[in-house]
Amino acid sequence: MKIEETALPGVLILTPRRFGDARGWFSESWNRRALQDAGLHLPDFVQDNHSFSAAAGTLRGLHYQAPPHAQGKLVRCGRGALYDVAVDARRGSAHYGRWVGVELSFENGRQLWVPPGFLHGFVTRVPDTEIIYKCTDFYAPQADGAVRWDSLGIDWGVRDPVLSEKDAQAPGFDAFDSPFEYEG
Ligand SMILES: Cc1cn([C@H]2C[C@H](O)[C@@H](COP(=O)(O)OP(=O)(O)O[C@H]3O[C@@H](C)C(=O)[C@@H](O)[C@H]3O)O2)c(=O)[nH]c1=O
Repeated sequence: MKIEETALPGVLILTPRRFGDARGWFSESWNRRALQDAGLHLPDFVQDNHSFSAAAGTLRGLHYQAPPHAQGKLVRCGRGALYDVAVDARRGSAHYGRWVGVELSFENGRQLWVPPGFLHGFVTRVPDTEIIYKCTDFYAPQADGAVRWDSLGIDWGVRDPVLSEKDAQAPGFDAFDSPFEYEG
């Protein structure tokens, strides 16, 4: 398991080992003990999500769940390729409003740890892309929120993405009343 820091403290890239042979490869996509042995103690996960996007340039985000239902997410790409983005939305954080983006693909096997208090979104790079992510809290539709994808200057690499109605109508980051506080 390779663990790398990103430009945004708290957001991490995890790359599990792949054991290749004549059939293909095998990988432990999640192993709590291996992460603990590496000094990384993530919160418990209670829900796994899996979504499929048919078209390249499908953008889902930027999403969050407000406390007490805030979610940390461990994200990976099951098929295809995507650009995954985390935004620090914790009031009082030295990095408030800053974002980091990482290419996740079936090929590179990378995973992105997006802690609670961060907005999350992604855009698909190729057709027929699957994303799979573990969440530290359950879906709570009443706490669900979105920030407009193009309000933070993120370079998504796409001009006119495929969006849900909810995401197309989301408020910009300037109008976003963040429910998250930096807790150190
Ligand atoms: C997120 C979610 C959605 N749903 C339902 C609600 C709705 O009818 C349908 C589609 O929901 P959405 O349009 O919100 O799906 P989507 O736009 O894929 O939302 C997801 O985007 C990424 C970026 C995230 O980080 C996730 O937390 C989540 O917000 O699925 C659940 O039943 N459970 C869930 O956990």
